[in-house]
Amino acid sequence: MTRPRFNRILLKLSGEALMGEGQFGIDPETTSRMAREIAQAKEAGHELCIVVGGGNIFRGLAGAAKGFDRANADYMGMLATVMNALAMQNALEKIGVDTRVQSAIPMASISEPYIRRRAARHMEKGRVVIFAAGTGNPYFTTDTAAALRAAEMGCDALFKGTSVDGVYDADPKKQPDAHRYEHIGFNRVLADDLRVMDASAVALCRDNNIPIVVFNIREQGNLARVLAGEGTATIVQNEE
Ligand SMILES: Nc1ncnc2c1ncn2[C@@H]1O[C@H](COP(=O)(O)OP(=O)(O)OP(=O)(O)O)[C@@H](O)[C@H]1O
Ligand SMILES: O=c1ccn([C@@H]2O[C@H](COP(=O)(O)O)[C@@H](O)[C@H]2O)c(=O)[nH]1
Repeated sequence: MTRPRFNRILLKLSGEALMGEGQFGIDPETTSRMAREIAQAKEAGHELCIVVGGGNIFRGLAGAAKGFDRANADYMGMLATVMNALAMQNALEKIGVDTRVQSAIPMASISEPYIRRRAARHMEKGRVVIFAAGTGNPYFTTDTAAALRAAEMGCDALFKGTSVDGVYDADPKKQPDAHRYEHIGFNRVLADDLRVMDASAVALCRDNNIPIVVFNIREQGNLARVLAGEGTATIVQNEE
């Protein structure tokens, strides 16, 4: 089975990938490299919107484990994604890509509030819309925000750019001999509890028939390759 070409895509950018080789925060060189890859994808004719994660700065679950109130910690995590969104906007605009940041938590001085129809209009005008602050609700992750925005924006697919090159039958960082799937059904991912993405995101994509392409964004040039249907990735979709 080959991978189809997807025109309008939602790119979920891992917060952790923005660290580059570091252990925390935002690496400007890595952010610029990703911006160049996004610009290249636009030049190739794809329409893109982006959801950025926050794992390079703060994750709610980790905060809760250290004693923070869970909902408060999640809000802190969402604020982390706003920083990443602004960093990505800066990198994209530096190379001439028109962008808008829309935040699910209104922050009038630095971004637009999330307004679906307005985001759609930006996309029609060729702008890259960067969705910040996840869903705006605690107890969720940016994977679910990505699935939600992909559905709202009528995207053909959700591309999850992360630090592994696909979906495995076990976490490859814990089990080095895990097997990578080329294609896998949504229901199998859920039934086998494969945690490359959270279950709510997978279920939302399944119910709205939005394929998920999981690929390694840390590898230079990979976004272009997977968009062209090449390179290493896993496609998660409804089985025929
Ligand atoms: N079955 C699996 N197949 C592939 N990866 C898996 C699997 N189970 C767990 N993982 C882990 O899922 C991780 C990717 O998801 P994770 O939610 O941690 O990051 P992200 O969403 O890309 O980043 P961030 O939270 O920083 O935005 C991988 O690093 C991998 O170790
Ligand atoms: O809808 C959402 C999205 C995110 N959060 C919090 O933000 C952090 C960072 O997001 P990642 O998806 O882990 O990169 C997440 O750990 C949550 O604490 C949220 O509460 N709601």
